[in-house]
Amino acid sequence: MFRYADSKDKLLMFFGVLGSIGDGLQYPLTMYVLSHVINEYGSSSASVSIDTVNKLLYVAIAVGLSAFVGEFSISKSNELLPEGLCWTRTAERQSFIMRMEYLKSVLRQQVGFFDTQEAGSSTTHQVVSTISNDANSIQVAICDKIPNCLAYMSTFVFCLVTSYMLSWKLALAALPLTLMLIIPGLVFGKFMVDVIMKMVESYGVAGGIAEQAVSSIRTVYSYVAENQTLDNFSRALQQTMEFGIKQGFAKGLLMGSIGMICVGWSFQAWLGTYLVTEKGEKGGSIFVAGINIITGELSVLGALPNLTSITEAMAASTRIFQMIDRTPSIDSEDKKGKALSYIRRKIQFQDICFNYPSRPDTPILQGLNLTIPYGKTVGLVGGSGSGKSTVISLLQRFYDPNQGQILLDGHKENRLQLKWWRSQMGLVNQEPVLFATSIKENILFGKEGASMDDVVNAAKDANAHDFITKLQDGYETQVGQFGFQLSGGQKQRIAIARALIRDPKILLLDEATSVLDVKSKGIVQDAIDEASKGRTTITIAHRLSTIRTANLIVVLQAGRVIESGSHEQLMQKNDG
Ligand SMILES: Nc1ncnc2c1ncn2[C@@H]1O[C@H](COP(=O)(O)OP(=O)(O)OP(=O)(O)O)[C@@H](O)[C@H]1O
Repeated sequence: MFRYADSKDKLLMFFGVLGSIGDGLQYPLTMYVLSHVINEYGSSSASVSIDTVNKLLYVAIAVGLSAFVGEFSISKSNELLPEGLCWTRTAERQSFIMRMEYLKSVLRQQVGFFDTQEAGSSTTHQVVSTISNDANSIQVAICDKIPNCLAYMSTFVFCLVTSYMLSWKLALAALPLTLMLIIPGLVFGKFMVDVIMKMVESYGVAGGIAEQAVSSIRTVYSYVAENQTLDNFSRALQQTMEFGIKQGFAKGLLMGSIGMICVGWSFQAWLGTYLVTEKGEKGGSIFVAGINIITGELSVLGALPNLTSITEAMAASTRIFQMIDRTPSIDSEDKKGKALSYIRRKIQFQDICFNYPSRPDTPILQGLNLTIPYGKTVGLVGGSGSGKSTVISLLQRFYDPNQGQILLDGHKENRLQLKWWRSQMGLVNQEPVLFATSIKENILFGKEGASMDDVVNAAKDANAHDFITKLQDGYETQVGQFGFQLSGGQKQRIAIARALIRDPKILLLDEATSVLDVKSKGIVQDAIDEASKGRTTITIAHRLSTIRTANLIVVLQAGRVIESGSHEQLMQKNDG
C-alpha cells in the first residue's frame, strides 16, 4: 500500500506514527496518575499535604505535555506538524500518484485486454470505480484508519502495561477473560472483512449494468428496455443483499461477544475486593488497573472497524498494483522501436493469419497477402465479417498477427516505435466517437498543442468550417456525450478534421460515409477525396461504387484476398 511513499512521505508517516502512539498513550497515562490521586486521597492515615497536591499537579502537567508532543512534532524545516496533518498530507500525495499510475497503465494496455473482460463486467465501470472508490479507500485508510488503529493499539498496550504495573495479580488473572473477548472479536471481524470484500465485488457488477445503460440511454429508451435493465440490476443486487445478511450476522456475533466484558468486570470486582481487603493492595491501584484492563479490551474492539477498512484498502491497492504492474504485449510506452524520418514506400501484409484474443478458436485472417502502394488509395471491399476492419486494426497495431508480418518500407511493424507509428495515421470510423467537450477541443485531440489556425484549416479541409461558424458558439460549441448534439454528417466532418489536423501520412477510412444521407455523403466524400490527395489511403466500403476512384480495389472473403485490380478491371471481370 505504501509503494509510492517517497522520503518526504516516510518522514510524514514517522511523525504521524509518533502522534498516533501519543494519542493512545494519553488515557492510560492519565488513569495511571489518577490511581495515585485516589490512593493518596483514599489513604486513611492523614490529610493530603500541599506538597502531595503539587506533586500530582506536576505529573498531570507532564501527561498533558507528553500528549501535546505526541500530537505535534517538529519537522526538519521547523514547521509544527500536527499528527492529523501528517497523515492527511501523505495520504493525498500517495493516492495522487497511485491514481495517475493506474490510469497511465490502463491507457497503455493493448486493445485485446479490453476485449477479454469477464462476462457481466464493464471495463469503463471498473476503471472509474477503481480510480474513485479504490483509490479513495486507500486515501481514507492512510489519513484516518491507520492513525486510529495505531492509537487504539497504543491504548491497548499501555493499558495492559499500566494495569500490570498497578496490580500484576489482577492483570494476570484477567488475561484469560481478555483473550475470550479478543479472539472471537478477531474471528468474527475477519469473517466480516471477507463478506465485505465480496459485497464490493458484487456492487461492481451492478454498477457495470447501470453504467452501460446510462451511457447507451437512447438504445435503452428506443427498445423500451428500462424494465429489462432494472431486472438485471436487481438480480445483481440480490447477491449483494445475501452478503449483507451474512455481514449482519457476523456483526451480531461480534457485538454479542462484547458481553464478555460484563463477566470480566464482575470477576475483577470480586478479585479486586479480595486483593484490597485480604492482600493489602491499594484501592486506587486496583480500581484503575481494572478500568485499564476493560479499556484495553474495548480498544482492541475499537480498532477492528479500522482494521476492516485497512484490509479493504490493502485489497484495493492489490487491484491497483495488479493493473500498474501489468506489462502489455503491445506497449505504447515502449520507446525502443524505430521512428523513421519519412515514409516513402509500400505497406505489405505478408501471409497474415490472425484471430482475436477473445476468440482464439475463430480464425479471422487466413493467409492474407496485400500490398498498399505509397501515396495511393486502396479500397477494401467484401461481405460483412470478411475481415476488412481487422486489417485496419492490425495496421494500427491494436493487435499482433499470429503468423506472418506487416512491413512498412521493409521495416517490420512490430519493430517500429508504436506511438510514432500510430501518429502517422488518421482514422475515420463509420460512427465516429466525439468527446463531451467543444468542437475545438475535439479537433485538437488529433494533434496536441496545435494552433487555432491549424484547427480552422483542418475544419476547412474537412468541409466543416462553414457549418461550425454558423453555430452560435462556433468552435466553442459543446458536442455533448459521444457528440449527440450534432448530426451524423457534422460528427463525421469533425472526425475528418481531427484526422487531418495531424497531417497523417496514412489515412484510414472505415466506411466513413456509409451512414450518411445522399447530401451529407456528397459533402463528406468531397472532403475525403480532397484529404486523400498525396496520402496513402485505405478506405473500406461495402460496395464497389463507393470506391470507384481508388487506384486499387481489393476484395476480401473469409480473411483472404480473392480479387484485386482497378474499378474497371473488376467490373469487367464480374461482367465476364
Ligand atoms: N474485438 C473483436 N473480438 C472478437 N471478434 C471480433 C472482434 N472484432 C471483430 N471480430 C470478429 O472478426 C470478424 C471480422 O470482423 P471485421 O470487423 O474485420 O469485419 P468487416 O469485414 O469489417 O465487417 P463489416 O463490414 O460488417 O464491418 C467478424 O466475424 C467479427 O465478429
